[in-house]
Amino acid sequence: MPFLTALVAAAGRGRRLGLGYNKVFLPLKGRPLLSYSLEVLGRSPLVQAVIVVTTPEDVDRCWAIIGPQYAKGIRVVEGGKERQDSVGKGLKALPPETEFVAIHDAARPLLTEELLAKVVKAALETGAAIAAVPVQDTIKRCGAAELVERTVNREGLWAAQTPQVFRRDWLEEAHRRARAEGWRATDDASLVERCGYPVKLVPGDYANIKITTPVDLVLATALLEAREKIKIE
Ligand SMILES: Nc1ccn([C@@H]2O[C@H](COP(=O)(O)OP(=O)(O)OP(=O)(O)O)[C@@H](O)[C@H]2O)c(=O)n1
Ligand SMILES: C[C@](O)(CO)[C@H](O)COP(=O)(O)O
Repeated sequence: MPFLTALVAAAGRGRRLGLGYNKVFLPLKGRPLLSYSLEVLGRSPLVQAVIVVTTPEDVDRCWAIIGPQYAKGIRVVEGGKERQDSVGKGLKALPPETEFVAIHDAARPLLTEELLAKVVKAALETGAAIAAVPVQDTIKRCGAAELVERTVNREGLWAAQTPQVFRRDWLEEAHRRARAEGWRATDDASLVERCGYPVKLVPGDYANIKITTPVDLVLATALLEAREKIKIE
C-alpha cells in the first residue's frame, strides 16, 4: 500500500451557514464537524498521515479536537483565502514519503471508511479518483431576470464530492500550474483534469453531504441517527 496522506480542508468561514465563524467547529449531535472526518481518517488503515488545513486563529482549536492520542501522524497548517489556496498550502506540508493524497472537506462529516476505500482503490488504478453522485434533478441554466435560459441535459452529469484522491506528483503539478497560470477551481479534480490527467468518477453516497446551509445540519443529524439505528439493529 503506497504512503497516503489525507489532507482535511477546514479553513473556511461558513458564510452560507450564517455563522460568522469556521463551521468545522459547529456541533453535530454534540461533536464538532471536524471530529467526524478525523475519526474516519484516523481509523482507516489506508491513511498513513493527516494534515488539517485551517485558519490561523483556529489552529489551537483544531489541536484541541485532535487530542493527544490521535492514531497517526498529524499536522495542522494554516490555509488561505479560498479552498484552492488552502489545499495548496496543505500540499507544502506533506510528509516526504507521501505518494498519494486524499483531500477531504471537513464540511462533509458523513465520510465512511467504505467510501474512502473505494476512492483510494480507484485512484491507485487510475492515478486520480473522486467520489461523485449522478445528478438526480433536472438542471436549468439561469438566464437574465432569472428566466430559464435552457435545460441542461443531465445525462452523464455527476455532482462531485470529496474524498478526492490523487497521485502526489499529478496534484502538485496541477496546483503549481494553477498558481502560474491563474487557474481557479472549486475542486482539485478540475485542476488535475486541466493538466490532461484521467480522473475516475467513483459512485459516492448521497448521504455524503457538505454542510453548507442550515438545512444541511438537519439532514446530517437525521442521517447520523438513521446510521446509528442501523448499526444497533
Ligand atoms: N479558504 C477556504 C475555504 C474553504 N475551505 C474548506 O473547504 C471545504 C468546502 O468549503 P465550503 O463548504 O465553501 O466552506 P466555507 O468556505 O466555510 O463555506 P462558505 O463558502 O459558506 O463560507 C470546507 O470544509 C472548508 O472548511 C478551506 O479549507 N479553505
Ligand atoms: C470540493 C467540493 O466539495 C466538491 O463538490 C466543492 O466544490 C466545494 O465547494 P465549496 O464552495 O468550497 O464548498
